[in-house]
Amino acid sequence: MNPANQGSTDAVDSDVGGRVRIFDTTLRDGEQAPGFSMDRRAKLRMAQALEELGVDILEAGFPQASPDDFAAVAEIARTLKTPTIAALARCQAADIDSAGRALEGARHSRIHVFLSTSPLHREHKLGKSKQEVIDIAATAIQRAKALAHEVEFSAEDAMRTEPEYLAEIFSVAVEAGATTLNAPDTVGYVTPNEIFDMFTYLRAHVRGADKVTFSSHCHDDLGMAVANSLAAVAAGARQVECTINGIGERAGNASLEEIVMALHTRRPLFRVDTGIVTRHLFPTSRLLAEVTGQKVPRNKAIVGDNAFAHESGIHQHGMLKHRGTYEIMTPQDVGAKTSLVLGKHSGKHALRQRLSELDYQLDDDTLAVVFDRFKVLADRQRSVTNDDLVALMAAYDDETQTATAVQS
Ligand SMILES: CC(=O)SCCNC(=O)CCNC(=O)[C@H](O)C(C)(C)COP(=O)(O)OP(=O)(O)OC[C@H]1O[C@@H](n2cnc3c(N)ncnc32)[C@H](O)[C@@H]1OP(=O)(O)O
Ligand SMILES: CC(C)C(=O)C(=O)O
Repeated sequence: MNPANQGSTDAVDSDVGGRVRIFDTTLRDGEQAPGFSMDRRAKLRMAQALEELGVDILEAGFPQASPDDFAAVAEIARTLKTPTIAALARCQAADIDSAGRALEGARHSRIHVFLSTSPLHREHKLGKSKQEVIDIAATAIQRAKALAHEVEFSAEDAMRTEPEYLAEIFSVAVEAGATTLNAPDTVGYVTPNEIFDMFTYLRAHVRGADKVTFSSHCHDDLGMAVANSLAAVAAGARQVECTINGIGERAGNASLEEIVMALHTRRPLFRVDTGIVTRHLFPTSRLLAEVTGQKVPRNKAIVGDNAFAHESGIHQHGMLKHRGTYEIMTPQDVGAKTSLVLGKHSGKHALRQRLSELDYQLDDDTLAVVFDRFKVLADRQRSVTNDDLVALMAAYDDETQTATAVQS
């Protein structure tokens, strides 16, 4: 059943359920984006935070890319205890051997080999026939199997690949020893309906499908990476590849925090769990911003400064009565805080509440006068702080006392 046709509280599919594994690729695909490179020390700090966050698989890097990336993967592999540590490799012996060496110290290791399967990539990038691509993948998977606890195979540009051919190469990958089959939307091209159909097709046609985990890896070129990942889950994918703050090639990867909180907040719809400790989402997002020097946009879902901030009077009034009026999850769930920001869109209810927190109890007439002055101030500046309010009240008190003194 296609999720696009669902009522909001219906279950997605009768055979869904269980646990979705979160494969974090912040330190590999995430850092491939211009401006997001991380050195070995930054990667280790992030890896430790991702372990606390509870990711199941942590892709630490691409060891063949550079000596520092090799060292980062090796150090993360030696240091971390809980997640499976993955390293990326092309279907080339040198890449696979280098990934195997970097992962030697890991408690649980995974070599992630990838090869393009779409007609465009086969012809223009690799210059290989369909059968040659299948043979190269099988040889690479067999080599990787001897060097790590498990092997994942990714069919690069899977979503623009002929479904029958994709099912065939995945079937050969299973025979060669891959236990995770990743069908990436490498260029962020598909829609939720299409990816749902592709995963449904693959689960029905790959030989040995019941023995392996299907994985999604979506890019955000058309802004659909999270929606597409969720559609893949609805179609039975049980691993989702994603990154903190949605960083990654071009417009980015699917955002980890958005996928996790969508599955969590809409659990009756998806009926799956993750192992993510959600209250670590906000601090992990901020750590990434710190180590990369790239700020999180204010309006970013889940972790942006505005994700739980309310400035509009009508919303603030609702929030003061019942937070569910304008928040679908609690900020505490993700390790953030609600803030009622005072600005030109705020109303008397929020102003009275803030003044009372600052120990000013005003009758309605006084509040009306102070409110008019507050609006004039708010028109001049973006937001009105507690210090601004204290100054405004002091000026108001001075004026009223002077007026009283003059009268007497
Ligand atoms: C969809 C993705 O995100 S894939 C991951 C992309 N990430 C990166 O590329 C980051 C790290 N990359 C690097 O540091 C470098 O590209 C390296 C070290 C891996 C390779 O560098 P170079 O050897 O100079 O090759 P270069 O990057 O210029 O070209 C890619 C080569 O890999 C080949 N190739 C590409 N993908 C694959 C693959 N999955 N399996 C085997 N070969 C591949 C290309 O055909 C090309 O081969 P050629 O040199 O024989 O023409
Ligand atoms: C290597 C693969 C998984 C990838 O990053 C992509 O296809 O986007």
